Amino acid sequence: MRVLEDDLFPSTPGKVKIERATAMNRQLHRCFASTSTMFLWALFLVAMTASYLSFQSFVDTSSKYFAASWGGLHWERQIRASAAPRRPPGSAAGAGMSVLVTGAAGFVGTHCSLALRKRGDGVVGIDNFNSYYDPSLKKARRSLLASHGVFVIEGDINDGRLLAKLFDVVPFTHVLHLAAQAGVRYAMENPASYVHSNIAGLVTLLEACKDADPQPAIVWASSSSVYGLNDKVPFTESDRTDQPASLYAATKKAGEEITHTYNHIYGLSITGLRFFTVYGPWGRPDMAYFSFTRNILQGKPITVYRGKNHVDLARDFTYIDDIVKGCLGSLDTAGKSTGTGGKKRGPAPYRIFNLGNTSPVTVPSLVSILEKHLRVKAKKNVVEMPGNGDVPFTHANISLARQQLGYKPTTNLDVGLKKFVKWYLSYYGYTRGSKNL
Ligand SMILES: O=C(O)[C@H]1O[C@H](OP(=O)(O)OP(=O)(O)OC[C@H]2O[C@@H](n3ccc(=O)[nH]c3=O)[C@H](O)[C@@H]2O)[C@H](O)[C@@H](O)[C@H]1O
Repeated sequence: MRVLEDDLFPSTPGKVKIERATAMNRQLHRCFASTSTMFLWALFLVAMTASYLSFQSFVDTSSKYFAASWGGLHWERQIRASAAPRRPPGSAAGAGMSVLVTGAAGFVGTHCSLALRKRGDGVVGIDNFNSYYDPSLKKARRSLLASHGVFVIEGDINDGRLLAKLFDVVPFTHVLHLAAQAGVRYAMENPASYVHSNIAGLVTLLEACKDADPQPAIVWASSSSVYGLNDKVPFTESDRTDQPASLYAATKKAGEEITHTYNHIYGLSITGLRFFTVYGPWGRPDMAYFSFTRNILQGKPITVYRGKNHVDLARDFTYIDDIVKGCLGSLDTAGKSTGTGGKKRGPAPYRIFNLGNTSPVTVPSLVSILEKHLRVKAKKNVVEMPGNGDVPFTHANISLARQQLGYKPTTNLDVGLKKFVKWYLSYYGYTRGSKNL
């Protein structure tokens, strides 16, 4: 109480010196006492923080170490076994290739890896299992691949150390580069993911390929979207591709330019494939045919975009098995890369092909075919196409691929969707009337 009074009511003159001195002593004492307490507390907090941080960094390092899905002797053995070609000696098709497939747990990656493995080529997959769409589907694809002896590493193509290690362990003859951020309209929501995978990831991969000895030949997925606002039909490889309508298209177009520089400077053999709206079993849930199927079965409405003046949108939908043939044909005909030690030793092939079906179908027709195979009527909301990067139609001229790769699509949309629906129903275990998809 006294202390409080002292503080609140200053001393009268005459008392001031003694009382001030006493008060000062008290204050100094209090101050010293609280400073030393604070000092001790501060010391304690610093010690706690330091030990927390070092513990945290230990946890981080060790969890990285333990969570790392690559490295070690066992891992290397798995890689070598998966990469080893298994064609019978003296086989007419030659000794077999060792192919690194990026995006191996993706839709096209899984189908191509299986096809390569089935004909006796060695395949190692890499995939980052990101959550752009349900990762459990990607994991199921990985299990399918594992059951056929294809090992898929969980890793990112932006990880240069991992790629260098892979080329250290296996002298891959080919890289089938399918890892990418896909989807035309999602580019407005998450532009950075397109730069990360389709630009930065591509460059990291090309760096690893140009440093590898021997250098592999590279076949990679470009896209029909590079034709952008081109309205000359059908789309031919030599048509202009400098008017992309979406960031996705722009990153794929950039990929074509970037791969060209690596071909020019380092002698990497490059084949870019412009895929046209690929569909089929084990497909991508973000694509229209897949999400329409899910919604139709769940009794939910679907949104059907329509172009200007009520013109229907159309796509040159291409069935996965045809695309696989185009990819394998490209790998088989890819000439060798010519560089060693990161230096070009001569000109190497640089090719671009359309892989389409060359018979566009409108989106309402796609819906009708699905209704027929699902035996359920769709609830359609027809709306004008928003300005989100979509193009009104695509139509591939495939003469070049036919001539140079022997590419010849054989599956029309009706047959292809029938196969897709069969897979969908078996995979998701749909029984009519169930809403549990
Ligand atoms: O060829 C490609 O290079 C690209 O093909 C694919 O893109 P797209 O051709 O746009 O396929 P997709 O989304 O199935 O839409 C199909 C149609 O349905 C319309 N569409 C779509 C969604 C919807 O809700 N409603 C609708 O009408 C839509 O307007 C369109 O007309 C790949 O996703 C892409 O990654 C890339 O590989």
